[in-house]
Amino acid sequence: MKIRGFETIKEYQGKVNLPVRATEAAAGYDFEAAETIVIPSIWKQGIGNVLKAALSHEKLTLEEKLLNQLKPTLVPTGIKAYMPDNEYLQLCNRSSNPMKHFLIMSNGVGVIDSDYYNNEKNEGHIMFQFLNIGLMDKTIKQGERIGQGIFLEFLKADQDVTGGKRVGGFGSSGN
Ligand SMILES: O=c1ccn([C@H]2C[C@H](O)[C@@H](COP(=O)(O)OP(=O)(O)OP(=O)(O)O)O2)c(=O)[nH]1
Ligand SMILES: [Mg+2]
Repeated sequence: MKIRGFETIKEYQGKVNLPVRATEAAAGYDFEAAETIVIPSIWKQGIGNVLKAALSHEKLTLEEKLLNQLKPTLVPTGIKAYMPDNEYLQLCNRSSNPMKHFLIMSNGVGVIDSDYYNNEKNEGHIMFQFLNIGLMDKTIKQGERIGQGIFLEFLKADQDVTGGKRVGGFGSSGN
């Protein structure tokens, strides 16, 4: 019987490992990067963008030119997760990521809702979003462990109201 677990996204069949817990008592399932990807240093990205904006001839204010220039990088995992509808999967950073690689999760923790699984937009593809606060760009290699996912239960309020069915992720339910 299926209760909660992981499956591979179609596009990544045969290319990624399902998450595993590193030790017998580990709470988190470790996720690997599905692709080799560069997380640019925010400082290099920032200074580069200030220079680009200063030198560009577009008729915009500097503020407009700089808007949306520092973006977190989405790291694909090639994994989707299914679970009962009173549970979610909490994505957390690895403790070693900031210390060794200056990588922080830009959203603090990630919340993977049960209705994200197999959604029509991206099949429920789980992504980690990172900012690199180090001075150098960081390359994450395919197969490198990037973060962990913990299954948790949540409670509902007496005044529980919902907006209906999920169609995607990352802002799909509106502003
Ligand atoms: O780090 C994350 C955070 C979220 N998600 C996916 C799963 C989650 O179910 C969906 C929506 O996340 P959330 O509700 O936190 O973001 P939102 O900005 O409110 O988007 P939406 O409007 O789609 O709910 O995006 C990830 O893959 N990684
Ligand atoms: Mg949401």
